[in-house]
Amino acid sequence: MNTLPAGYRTAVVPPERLEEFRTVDQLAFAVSPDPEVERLLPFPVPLDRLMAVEAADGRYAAVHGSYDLVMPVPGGQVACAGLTWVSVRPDERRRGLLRTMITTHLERSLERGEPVSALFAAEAPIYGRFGYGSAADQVRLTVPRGAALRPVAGSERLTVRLERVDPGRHTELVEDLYVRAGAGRPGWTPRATPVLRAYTVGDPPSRRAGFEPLLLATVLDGQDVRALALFARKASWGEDGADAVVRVREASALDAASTHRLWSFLLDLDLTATVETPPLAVDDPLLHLLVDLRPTRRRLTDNVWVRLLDVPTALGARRYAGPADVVLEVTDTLLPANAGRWRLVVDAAGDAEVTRTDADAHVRLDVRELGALYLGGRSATALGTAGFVLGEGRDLARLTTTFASPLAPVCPWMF
Ligand SMILES: CC(=O)SCCNC(=O)CCNC(=O)[C@H](O)C(C)(C)COP(=O)(O)OP(=O)(O)OC[C@H]1O[C@@H](n2cnc3c(N)ncnc32)[C@H](O)[C@@H]1OP(=O)(O)O
Repeated sequence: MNTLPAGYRTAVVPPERLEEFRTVDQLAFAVSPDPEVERLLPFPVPLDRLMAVEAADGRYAAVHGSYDLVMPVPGGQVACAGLTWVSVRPDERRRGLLRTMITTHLERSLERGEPVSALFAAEAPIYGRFGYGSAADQVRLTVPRGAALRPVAGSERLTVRLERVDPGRHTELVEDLYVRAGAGRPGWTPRATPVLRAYTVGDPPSRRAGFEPLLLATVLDGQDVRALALFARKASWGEDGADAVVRVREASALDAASTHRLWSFLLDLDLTATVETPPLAVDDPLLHLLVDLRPTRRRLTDNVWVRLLDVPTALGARRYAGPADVVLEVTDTLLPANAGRWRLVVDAAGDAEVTRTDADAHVRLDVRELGALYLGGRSATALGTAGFVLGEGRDLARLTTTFASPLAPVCPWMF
């Protein structure tokens, strides 16, 4: 759908216009150009995945791009276009530029064979209208220093090593542990390129906001790294003494004992008062380890939003919990090929076959709700009580069970 003003057009972005692309983004997000940051952290989006809207006079009025991601889904993984850098110049807002860019993004992603798109929403109300569903929540904790953890066997014999982050030595270690720590968790998407991995450990001084240079804590079983955290402290002295903040950028652990050891270390650093966690899944082990959650501040927000671009391929890319035979009637105003009735047959192993059908629908829902359910972190019954998934209670309950994931989805880094 083209909703552009007269004379505007969609255009690919040649390398020589990257600076102009970045300028639109800086204007939209109120970000200052910073040559030092740009030197340390090169532009992360593949150039052949950038698009712009050119105004009638040829300058860029709006831009977007996408990452080439592989997103873990229950029991599998799926090629995923990670929509990003969506920016419309403030003087070009609300003239339909985003709507056209989304149409372009959906079409190009499908042409590349990506059955799913995902994003982090700068503002929550924007993307539902385009069929993106809020598929996961995240929680950030602010934990008082010294908060007690329930004991976990084997934790005490593990050791902790602390050092400054050295991107040359640590980037791949951090990514490797991140991927292994998230095994079995939907949404836990690998940083697909060296540049994205550089962002994980990147630490430009101008972005530190008073915090010390980034530190790496590794939890070791002998020489074997079992857990790690990237974090920094901001020293501060209040009326009652030292009250530094510990800000944890990333925490990955391979098992319960190393999780316990890692957080025991982070929660008891001298001269600190509070510890801020990175975005955690709503069932993260730290929430179970803390003896008393009440003094911990918890901030729950939406995490990743998912859009099914090719419904049968996307539904066939994941596994399901238990056998099912259910007919879904889907609406999709932007991608009509998804609309209509689909029969989802799940065998005893959890593998699905998805075919067109004329049979009566058990459940009726928009592609937005299907995207919300896709990672296994939402309940069809709950969405039904809110009026967004329609069907008999027993059919919604069956769909809820079939789509459920044992671990709550989350993507702990923002793309
Ligand atoms: C995945 C990411 O990259 S998220 C980053 C998004 N970017 C930003 O937040 C940067 C600052 N903001 C902007 O660049 C722009 O205002 C955008 C991208 C949010 C919106 O672009 P626009 O060109 O103004 O959107 P457009 O005119 O196509 O609007 C499409 C619809 O979305 C609605 N809409 C757009 N922005 C918002 C918003 N922030 N909140 C609620 N609704 C919105 C419009 O009202 C319109 O609604 P309609 O379908 O009922 O008519």
